[in-house]
Amino acid sequence: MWRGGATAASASDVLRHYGWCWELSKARLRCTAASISDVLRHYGRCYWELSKARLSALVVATSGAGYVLGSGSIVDIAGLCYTCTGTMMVAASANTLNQVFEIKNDAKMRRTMRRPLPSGRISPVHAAMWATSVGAAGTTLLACKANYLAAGLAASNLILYAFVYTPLKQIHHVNTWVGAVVGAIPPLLGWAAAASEVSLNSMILPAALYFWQLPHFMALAYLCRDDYIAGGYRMLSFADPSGKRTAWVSLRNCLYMLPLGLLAYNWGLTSGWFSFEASLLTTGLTIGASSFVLDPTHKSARRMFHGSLLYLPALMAGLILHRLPNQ
Ligand SMILES: CC(C)=CCC/C(C)=C/CC/C(C)=C/COP(=O)(O)OP(=O)(O)O
Repeated sequence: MWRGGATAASASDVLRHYGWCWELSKARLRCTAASISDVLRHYGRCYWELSKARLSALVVATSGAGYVLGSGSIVDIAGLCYTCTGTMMVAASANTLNQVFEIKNDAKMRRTMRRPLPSGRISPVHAAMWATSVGAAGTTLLACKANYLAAGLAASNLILYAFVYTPLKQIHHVNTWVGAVVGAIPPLLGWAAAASEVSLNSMILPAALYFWQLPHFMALAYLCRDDYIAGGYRMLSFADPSGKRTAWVSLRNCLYMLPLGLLAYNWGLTSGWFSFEASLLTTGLTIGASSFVLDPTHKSARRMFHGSLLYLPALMAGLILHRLPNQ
């Protein structure tokens, strides 16, 4: 009896012991899973911010629009997806490199001081490794699934943005014009991916993007003038406290956009409806830029900036809607 009782007691001790061990391992596993998911969430967020995901999404939209415009009557959806993914990856890489090179400057600006690098949430080496791997993967994807022309344009644009535009920001205000070229290349890249060549009518959207960026970035440079000066950046607004020159540059580039709608029609890229819509949109933006010239204040700059944000998606939608398939 006694022996049997002892055996039963120790068996239940053993069971209890292993029960505890099991609970402990489950708790440990839960802890490990929680810390893995915390780490993944942390770095996922850092990669997202380093890639300037919203800006990259806009870049992808312009590249996708270029792809559709450069396609024949049937748009190859798989090709479009590969092109957008490749563009997104190379743009993410370019944006990360831009931040790796600007850690000290970004730390001095209110607008950028909370970014992952100046706030110390990720190391520069880690960010550089992310930029290298995502950039190489995106270029390879474009080379394999689109063509070498598209891959070459993406890689050259990355170099122009990270190694020419980025250092130039601290040297001379001509940087904004170089940056406008960078922003104009993605639709050309999209067209090249679809058509395997670039032609005169492939230039309409890149030209629109080039001219559009000047009022857009001039308004931003004027509104964030003090922040840019604190960060050590030489925007045009730095040498132009009255805002007069900044406003004139904006107006001049709006005027350059006026003939683009008509050219798109003349070159057989779109129907006449697009010329009409583009003229209306550009006139609206030109009126915004004119009031910035007449009254260079934060209020008029902000109005022009918001107008530019509406202008681009509306123009691209019009181009796609009224496009005539590339022969
Ligand atoms: C395919 C490929 C490589 C595309 C790249 C497209 C790209 C990165 C466009 C951005 C253009 C531009 C001038 C942004 C402003 O940068 P900023 O340095 O003035 O911005 P910040 O002050 O917010 O850092």
